[in-house]
Amino acid sequence: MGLFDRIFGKKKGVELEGLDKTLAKDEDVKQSPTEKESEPVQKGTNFEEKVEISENVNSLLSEEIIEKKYEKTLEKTNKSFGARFNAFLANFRSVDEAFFEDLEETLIMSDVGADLAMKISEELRQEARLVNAKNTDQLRNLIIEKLVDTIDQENLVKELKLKKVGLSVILFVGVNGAGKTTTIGKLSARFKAQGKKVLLAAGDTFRAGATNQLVEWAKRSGLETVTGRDGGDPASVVFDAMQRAKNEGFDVLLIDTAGRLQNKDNLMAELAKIRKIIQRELPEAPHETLLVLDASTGQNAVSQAREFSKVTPISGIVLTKLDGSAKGGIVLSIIQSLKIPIKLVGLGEKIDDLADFDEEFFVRGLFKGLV
Ligand SMILES: Nc1nc2c(ncn2[C@@H]2O[C@H](COP(=O)(O)OP(=O)(O)OP(=O)(O)O)[C@@H](O)[C@H]2O)c(=O)[nH]1
Repeated sequence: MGLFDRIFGKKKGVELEGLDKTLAKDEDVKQSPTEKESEPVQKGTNFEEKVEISENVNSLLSEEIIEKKYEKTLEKTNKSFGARFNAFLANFRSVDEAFFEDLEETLIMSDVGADLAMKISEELRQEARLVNAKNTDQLRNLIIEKLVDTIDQENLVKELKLKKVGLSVILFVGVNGAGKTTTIGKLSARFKAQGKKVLLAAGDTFRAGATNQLVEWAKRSGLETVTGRDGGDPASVVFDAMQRAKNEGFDVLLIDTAGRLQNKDNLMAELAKIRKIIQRELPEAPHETLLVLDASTGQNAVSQAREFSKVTPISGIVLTKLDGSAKGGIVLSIIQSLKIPIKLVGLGEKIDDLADFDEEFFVRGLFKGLV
């Protein structure tokens, strides 16, 4: 069963419960768990069977607030995609070649990527022939169903693979400014709230100020950071951090790195050295290598992912800055073209603005008013 059917049931084209839920007031969305006195809600997943993982708290926030955050975050994408899609459909009465060409263009403009746009319009061309579709209304829902189904990550492990007992190591990679440090700050706060003993490593010794920024985030959650000097060898910071994490019984070590993609050879050598040190200290680590991508860069994020995959193995993607961007369509492109799961999404700059990637919330936010 495709994602569309799993979310909306078999009744295609019917206005579905929950889609027109009014957004909570901004203040509600912004309230912290302590203000709301709400407990983090645990999602009903069966991932324990798939991966070795400790109990998962989706976020510092309740599920209801996260759903609202998704909706708010995707407002811009929803508006621009909806307007473009409706304008496209209004342009055509009959289903002809121009219809399919325009569909492809509309999808490309919506950041879903050229390959996927071509694939969808080609499949639709064939299906339209099969059902002998004459007017565009007959195809409207089929297009949306196809788009929704591409967001399916069912065959990918999208939960973080953390050990139930013993040290888990998470390595963060990504270009400068993508949001690595911020994501580490947010995720470490979540782990702390789960009762884990968390250590950070400031492996970005390249950018002056990067270490301080990480230390500041750590302080906010009462956590410690292993640091080196600016311009020093990041591998030695990682070695110190691994030693300390092992000797002092930490549960999770999160390692920040520099993101010099423009100097690929250096980056490759640096990341290889960091991995070697991590593995020498703990052979099965890193348990996750998360690539942080800035959603607002659109298709550029996909190229970055391709480049980074050549430099180091990637186990998951963190897609930041979905809020405020109209380029949410990039999610479809990432899932389809990279086959790397999106594990986390950044929904703002605050400490609790990080959530597990939830396909259903994403779909409901992106296609609000269109299904
Ligand atoms: N709106 C929004 N801003 C974000 C998000 N994640 C990060 N940012 C902002 O993006 C900017 C860059 O984030 P950093 O965490 O410093 O990025 P970085 O990848 O660590 O960059 P370097 O340290 O230069 O390698 C900061 O101003 C963050 O506040 C997000 O999900 N939403």
